[in-house]
Amino acid sequence: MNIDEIIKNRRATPPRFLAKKEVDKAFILKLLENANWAPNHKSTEPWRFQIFQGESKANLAASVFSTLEEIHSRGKEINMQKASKFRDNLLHVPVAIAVVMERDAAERIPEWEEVAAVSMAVQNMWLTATAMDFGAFWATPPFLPFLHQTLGLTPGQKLLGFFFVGHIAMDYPSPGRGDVAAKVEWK
Ligand SMILES: Cc1cc2nc3c(=O)[nH]c(=O)nc-3n(C[C@H](O)[C@H](O)[C@H](O)COP(=O)(O)O)c2cc1C
Repeated sequence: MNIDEIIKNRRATPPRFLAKKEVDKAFILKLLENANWAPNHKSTEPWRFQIFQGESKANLAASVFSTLEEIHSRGKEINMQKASKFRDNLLHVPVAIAVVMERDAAERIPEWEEVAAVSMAVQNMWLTATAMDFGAFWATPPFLPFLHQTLGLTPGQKLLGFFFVGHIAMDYPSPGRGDVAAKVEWK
Protein backbone atom coordinates (compact mmCIF):
# COMPACT_ATOMS: atom_id res chain seq x y z
CA MET A 1 0.00 0.00 0.00
CA ASN A 2 1.25 3.47 -0.73
CA ILE A 3 0.70 6.36 1.70
CA ASP A 4 -2.65 7.41 0.14
CA GLU A 5 -3.97 3.85 0.36
CA ILE A 6 -2.82 3.42 3.96
CA ILE A 7 -4.53 6.68 4.98
CA LYS A 8 -7.77 5.83 3.20
CA ASN A 9 -7.83 2.17 4.26
CA ARG A 10 -7.32 3.02 7.94
CA ARG A 11 -10.54 2.06 9.71
CA ALA A 12 -11.86 2.32 13.21
CA THR A 13 -12.51 -1.40 13.55
CA PRO A 14 -15.01 -1.91 16.41
CA PRO A 15 -13.79 -4.36 19.08
CA ARG A 16 -16.27 -7.08 18.03
CA PHE A 17 -14.81 -6.97 14.52
CA LEU A 18 -11.34 -7.81 15.88
CA ALA A 19 -10.36 -11.49 16.02
CA LYS A 20 -9.99 -13.09 19.45
CA LYS A 21 -6.48 -14.20 18.53
CA GLU A 22 -3.10 -13.29 19.99
CA VAL A 23 -0.81 -10.92 18.12
CA ASP A 24 2.98 -11.10 17.90
CA LYS A 25 4.96 -8.97 20.30
CA ALA A 26 7.05 -7.80 17.31
CA PHE A 27 3.93 -6.14 15.90
CA ILE A 28 3.20 -4.31 19.16
CA LEU A 29 6.82 -3.17 19.37
CA LYS A 30 6.58 -1.83 15.81
CA LEU A 31 3.49 0.20 16.73
CA LEU A 32 5.24 1.66 19.76
CA GLU A 33 8.44 2.44 17.87
CA ASN A 34 6.48 4.33 15.21
CA ALA A 35 4.38 6.10 17.86
CA ASN A 36 7.60 7.36 19.37
CA TRP A 37 8.45 9.23 16.15
CA ALA A 38 5.43 11.52 16.34
CA PRO A 39 6.09 15.24 16.14
CA ASN A 40 6.07 17.10 19.45
CA HIS A 41 6.80 20.64 20.60
CA LYS A 42 9.97 21.28 22.67
CA SER A 43 10.83 17.58 22.54
CA THR A 44 8.49 16.79 25.42
CA GLU A 45 7.63 13.37 23.93
CA PRO A 46 4.46 13.35 26.07
CA TRP A 47 3.12 9.93 25.04
CA ARG A 48 3.10 7.09 27.56
CA PHE A 49 1.63 3.67 26.93
CA GLN A 50 0.58 0.75 29.11
CA ILE A 51 0.19 -2.54 27.28
CA PHE A 52 -2.42 -5.02 28.47
CA GLN A 53 -2.78 -8.57 27.17
CA GLY A 54 -3.96 -11.88 28.60
CA GLU A 55 -4.07 -11.89 32.39
CA SER A 56 -3.18 -8.22 32.89
CA LYS A 57 -6.00 -7.28 30.50
CA ALA A 58 -8.50 -9.49 32.35
CA ASN A 59 -7.38 -7.93 35.64
CA LEU A 60 -7.76 -4.47 34.14
CA ALA A 61 -11.28 -5.27 32.90
CA ALA A 62 -12.26 -6.43 36.40
CA SER A 63 -10.68 -3.51 38.25
CA VAL A 64 -12.07 -0.91 35.83
CA PHE A 65 -15.57 -2.30 36.29
CA SER A 66 -15.38 -2.56 40.08
CA THR A 67 -13.95 0.98 40.33
CA LEU A 68 -16.80 2.36 38.22
CA GLU A 69 -19.37 0.35 40.17
CA GLU A 70 -18.02 1.74 43.43
CA ILE A 71 -18.03 5.34 42.16
CA HIS A 72 -21.55 4.82 40.79
CA SER A 73 -22.76 3.50 44.17
CA ARG A 74 -21.53 6.74 45.77
CA GLY A 75 -23.93 8.68 43.56
CA LYS A 76 -21.65 9.76 40.68
CA GLU A 77 -23.23 9.67 37.26
CA ILE A 78 -21.62 6.69 35.56
CA ASN A 79 -23.41 4.89 32.75
CA MET A 80 -23.04 1.32 33.99
CA GLN A 81 -24.29 -0.07 30.69
CA LYS A 82 -21.34 1.65 28.99
CA ALA A 83 -19.05 0.40 31.76
CA SER A 84 -20.23 -3.15 31.21
CA LYS A 85 -19.79 -2.88 27.44
CA PHE A 86 -16.31 -1.47 27.96
CA ARG A 87 -15.40 -4.43 30.23
CA ASP A 88 -16.66 -6.84 27.54
CA ASN A 89 -14.61 -5.03 24.90
CA LEU A 90 -11.48 -5.22 27.06
CA LEU A 91 -12.04 -8.94 27.50
CA HIS A 92 -12.62 -9.47 23.77
CA VAL A 93 -9.75 -7.56 22.16
CA PRO A 94 -6.30 -9.20 22.09
CA VAL A 95 -4.38 -6.05 23.04
CA ALA A 96 -5.46 -2.90 24.85
CA ILE A 97 -3.01 -0.01 24.99
CA ALA A 98 -3.75 2.69 27.55
CA VAL A 99 -2.90 6.02 25.90
CA VAL A 100 -1.54 8.50 28.41
CA MET A 101 -0.41 12.11 28.06
CA GLU A 102 2.37 13.18 30.40
CA ARG A 103 2.41 16.91 30.87
CA ASP A 104 5.76 18.67 30.56
CA ALA A 105 6.85 19.27 34.19
CA ALA A 106 7.65 22.94 33.52
CA GLU A 107 4.45 23.38 31.47
CA ARG A 108 6.46 25.16 28.76
CA ILE A 109 3.75 24.59 26.17
CA PRO A 110 -0.07 24.59 26.37
CA GLU A 111 -1.68 21.30 27.27
CA TRP A 112 -3.51 21.06 23.95
CA GLU A 113 -0.16 20.77 22.18
CA GLU A 114 0.72 17.76 24.33
CA VAL A 115 -2.67 16.20 23.56
CA ALA A 116 -2.10 16.90 19.86
CA ALA A 117 1.33 15.22 20.00
CA VAL A 118 -0.11 12.12 21.69
CA SER A 119 -2.89 12.03 19.09
CA MET A 120 -0.27 12.07 16.35
CA ALA A 121 1.48 9.16 18.07
CA VAL A 122 -1.85 7.30 18.03
CA GLN A 123 -2.27 8.05 14.33
CA ASN A 124 1.23 6.67 13.72
CA MET A 125 0.19 3.43 15.44
CA TRP A 126 -3.10 3.36 13.54
CA LEU A 127 -1.49 3.81 10.13
CA THR A 128 1.19 1.24 10.99
CA ALA A 129 -1.52 -1.25 11.97
CA THR A 130 -3.32 -0.59 8.68
CA ALA A 131 -0.14 -1.05 6.65
CA MET A 132 0.41 -4.40 8.40
CA ASP A 133 -3.23 -5.52 7.84
CA PHE A 134 -4.27 -5.20 11.48
CA GLY A 135 -7.38 -3.49 12.82
CA ALA A 136 -7.45 -0.83 15.51
CA PHE A 137 -9.90 1.28 17.49
CA TRP A 138 -9.48 4.28 19.80
CA ALA A 139 -11.96 4.02 22.66
CA THR A 140 -12.61 7.14 24.70
CA PRO A 141 -15.48 6.36 27.09
CA PRO A 142 -16.69 9.28 29.24
CA PHE A 143 -15.46 7.72 32.50
CA LEU A 144 -11.73 7.87 31.65
CA PRO A 145 -10.99 10.52 34.33
CA PHE A 146 -12.14 8.04 36.99
CA LEU A 147 -9.57 5.45 35.95
CA HIS A 148 -6.37 7.35 36.75
CA GLN A 149 -5.83 5.59 40.06
CA THR A 150 -6.62 2.17 38.60
CA LEU A 151 -3.84 2.74 36.07
CA GLY A 152 -1.47 4.23 38.63
CA LEU A 153 -1.18 7.54 36.80
CA THR A 154 0.79 10.38 38.39
CA PRO A 155 -0.71 13.88 38.84
CA GLY A 156 0.89 15.14 35.61
CA GLN A 157 -0.57 12.32 33.55
CA LYS A 158 -3.93 12.14 31.82
CA LEU A 159 -5.65 9.09 30.32
CA LEU A 160 -6.63 9.80 26.69
CA GLY A 161 -8.27 6.46 26.01
CA PHE A 162 -7.51 2.90 25.07
CA PHE A 163 -6.18 1.83 21.71
CA PHE A 164 -7.40 -1.66 20.84
CA VAL A 165 -5.53 -3.63 18.19
CA GLY A 166 -5.78 -7.07 16.71
CA HIS A 167 -6.20 -9.14 13.60
CA ILE A 168 -9.32 -8.20 11.64
CA ALA A 169 -12.10 -10.81 11.90
CA MET A 170 -14.48 -8.93 9.64
CA ASP A 171 -14.07 -5.72 7.66
CA TYR A 172 -15.99 -2.74 8.95
CA PRO A 173 -17.39 -0.34 6.34
CA SER A 174 -16.03 3.17 6.10
CA PRO A 175 -18.37 6.02 7.02
CA GLY A 176 -16.59 7.96 4.29
CA ARG A 177 -15.88 11.67 4.50
CA GLY A 178 -17.60 14.78 3.24
CA ASP A 179 -15.99 16.69 0.43
CA VAL A 180 -12.73 18.30 1.55
CA ALA A 181 -13.49 21.32 -0.64
CA ALA A 182 -16.30 22.28 1.77
CA LYS A 183 -13.74 22.56 4.59
CA VAL A 184 -11.19 24.66 2.77
CA GLU A 185 -10.95 28.30 1.89
CA TRP A 186 -8.32 29.19 -0.68
CA LYS A 187 -7.25 32.74 0.22
C1 LIG B 1 -9.81 11.00 19.66
C2 LIG B 1 -10.84 10.09 19.11
C3 LIG B 1 -11.60 9.34 19.96
C4 LIG B 1 -12.61 8.49 19.49
N1 LIG B 1 -13.34 7.75 20.38
C5 LIG B 1 -14.30 6.92 19.92
C6 LIG B 1 -15.04 6.11 20.83
O1 LIG B 1 -14.83 6.13 22.04
N2 LIG B 1 -16.01 5.32 20.33
C7 LIG B 1 -16.28 5.29 18.99
O2 LIG B 1 -17.19 4.55 18.58
N3 LIG B 1 -15.59 6.03 18.10
C8 LIG B 1 -14.59 6.83 18.54
N4 LIG B 1 -13.86 7.59 17.65
C9 LIG B 1 -14.29 7.65 16.22
C10 LIG B 1 -13.88 6.47 15.42
O3 LIG B 1 -12.68 6.00 15.94
C11 LIG B 1 -13.72 6.72 13.91
O4 LIG B 1 -12.61 7.48 13.62
C12 LIG B 1 -14.90 7.30 13.19
O5 LIG B 1 -16.05 6.56 13.47
C13 LIG B 1 -14.68 7.30 11.67
O6 LIG B 1 -14.43 6.01 11.19
P1 LIG B 1 -13.08 5.67 10.40
O7 LIG B 1 -11.96 6.10 11.32
O8 LIG B 1 -13.11 4.20 10.17
O9 LIG B 1 -13.08 6.46 9.12
C14 LIG B 1 -12.84 8.41 18.10
C15 LIG B 1 -12.03 9.16 17.22
C16 LIG B 1 -11.05 9.98 17.72
C17 LIG B 1 -10.19 10.76 16.75
